[in-house]
Amino acid sequence: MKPDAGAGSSAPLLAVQRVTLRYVSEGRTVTATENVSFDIRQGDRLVLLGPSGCGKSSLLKAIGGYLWPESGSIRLRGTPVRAPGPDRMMVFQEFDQLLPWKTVLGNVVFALESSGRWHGQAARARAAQAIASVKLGDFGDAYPHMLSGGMKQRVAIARGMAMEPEILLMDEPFAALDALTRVAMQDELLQLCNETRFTVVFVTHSIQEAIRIGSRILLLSPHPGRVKGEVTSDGKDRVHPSGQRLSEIIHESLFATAPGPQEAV
Ligand SMILES: Nc1ncnc2c1ncn2[C@@H]1O[C@H](COP(=O)(O)OP(=O)(O)OP(=O)(O)O)[C@@H](O)[C@H]1O
Repeated sequence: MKPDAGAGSSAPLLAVQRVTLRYVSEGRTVTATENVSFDIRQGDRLVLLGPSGCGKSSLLKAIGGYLWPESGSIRLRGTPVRAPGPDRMMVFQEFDQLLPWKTVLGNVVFALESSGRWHGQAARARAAQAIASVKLGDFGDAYPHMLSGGMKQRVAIARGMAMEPEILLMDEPFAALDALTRVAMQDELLQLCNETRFTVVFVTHSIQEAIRIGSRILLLSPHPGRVKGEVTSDGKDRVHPSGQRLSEIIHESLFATAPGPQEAV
């Protein structure tokens, strides 16, 4: 992560402007998002929150460069996103993101060497450091099938971070974990974010997870996804002066027909 990115400057790291995403297949058109706009700054933990089918994953794929907007634009440091790149690493929900024939260390080294930015001993040292940072320092020689689902997710996060992306894109990365592991992983991610100040876009449909993980929470309407509002979070489901908890404000906004909070509360 480049330390100067966005910090102290007025230009956003990522600018999503009036993005409409559509899928067309066999004569059928599905609108995933409509006119969605938001900015991301260095160090933001932006959560995309909304009901199933509102286009959260599609937005993440578009930021990743895997899906092109039908209209609108996505710019990273002012440059249009047109393809995937090592500046935007994705972590998915699935546990099978790792190469099964490579060790934990080998998986991370492979990604680093494939990027062409690190080789040999430099790649190995960097990979070992990233693996240690997700508390898997003793598992560098283990193969993916020897790890739990949570451990595999940690390797995927370590691999993503080791690549030093501008933004880490996380698509419900903890959804398939049991409740206790999920909370532990959320804590770990937050600790890593505090240590490294990396920028995250995190997709979830859990209000509680959004409040814990996000510094900003973008609220999307049901299908097709439009921005209903945005709230800020300090990690706690705090009570607002209105007497409502943040989770209640979010819930009402997501499911109300009226526009949600446009100002950060
Ligand atoms: N490859 C695809 N082809 C056609 N339609 C798709 C495709 N992927 C997604 N869609 C449709 O686009 C809409 C948004 O899907 P998307 O997966 O982005 O939503 P989501 O908010 O991430 O949902 P969930 O929380 O259930 O994962 C849905 O109506 C979905 O059916």
